[in-house]
Amino acid sequence: MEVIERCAIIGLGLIGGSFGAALKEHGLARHITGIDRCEQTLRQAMGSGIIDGSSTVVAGALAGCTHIFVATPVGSFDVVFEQLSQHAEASALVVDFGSVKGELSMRMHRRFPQLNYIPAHPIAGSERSGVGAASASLFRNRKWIITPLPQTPSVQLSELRQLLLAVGAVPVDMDPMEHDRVFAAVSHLPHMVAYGLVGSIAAMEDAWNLPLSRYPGAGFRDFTRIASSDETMWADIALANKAEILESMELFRESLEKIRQAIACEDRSALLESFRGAREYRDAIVRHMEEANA
Ligand SMILES: NC(=O)c1ccc[n+]([C@@H]2O[C@H](COP(=O)([O-])OP(=O)(O)OC[C@H]3O[C@@H](n4cnc5c(N)ncnc54)[C@H](O)[C@@H]3O)[C@@H](O)[C@H]2O)c1
Ligand SMILES: O=C(O)C(=O)C[C@]1(C(=O)O)C=C[C@@H](O)C=C1
Repeated sequence: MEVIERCAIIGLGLIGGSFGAALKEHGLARHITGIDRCEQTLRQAMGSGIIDGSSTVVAGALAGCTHIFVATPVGSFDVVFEQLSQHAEASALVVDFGSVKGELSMRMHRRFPQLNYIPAHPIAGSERSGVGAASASLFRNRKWIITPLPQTPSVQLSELRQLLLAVGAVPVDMDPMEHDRVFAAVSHLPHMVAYGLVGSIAAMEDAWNLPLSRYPGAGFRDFTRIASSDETMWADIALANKAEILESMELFRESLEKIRQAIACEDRSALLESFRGAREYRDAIVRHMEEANA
């Protein structure tokens, strides 16, 4: 993999900061310009050696950048891509790391066809946000989905795959619409359910006038970890992948209703069947994840 002489990362939070740190750790980029609207974030990223230069605005910050990585919340893409269309060099490769692709990435392409744009999505992260949570090893052994657009030159695609492999990730190609359906189910729905569950417990605490928050154990903590995730990022995802998330929520509602009915009817065998099916499915998924990480 040829070293990138000069690149820019827009959005120096958990994902942008981790990517910058990974580029540095593996010696993949000589000069990284960090662009973020938050000055404190840029100071922190400079202090940690993640970036070599910084700017709070895109204008004037992209000279000589052959690669531009966009790691801001998906709700900012229209504004950020508009700025890129005005200030990126014509040959620069633009890659976004947003959690939604599908219609969103097609809209970016339709609106800004002059950009050499490849949509991508790292399947790595955490409930923490901000550059303080960044880690050079975040992407190690993690899938990194690429959803090429029909006109994406194959030479640029293979260059991106090489780069992702070099930061330790596992690049996987996927159709953009399929991406949004898959991640609505396995990532976006769990976040909506975790937020909804915690919200409902807070409401029960009020309604029942009982100190519920004093008693949770590890089960609550494991299940709700992701309800501590950044609300801007998740509100943006919910709206950008609205149709797929609504459909997955409807199927979830039906599944929960089946369990509710079995409890109401004291149908023990229906409960056992539901719980066994879920346990076996989850165990197989976790086994598969552990094998992939071994
Ligand atoms: N957190 C995860 O688990 C995860 C995983 C995979 C992909 N993603 C995607 O990566 C992107 C970033 O997520 P994150 O967790 O790093 O978020 P974050 O909140 O940690 O960081 C976002 C950064 O973008 C900056 N920013 C916001 N709007 C901006 C704008 N218009 N111009 C310049 N800077 C701006 C913020 O100041 C912040 O520093 C999102 O699109 C998200 O969907 C997140
Ligand atoms: O580990 C977490 O906390 C995450 O939420 C990471 C997670 C996920 O759902 O797995 C969240 C959103 C991303 O787009 C990719 C990864």
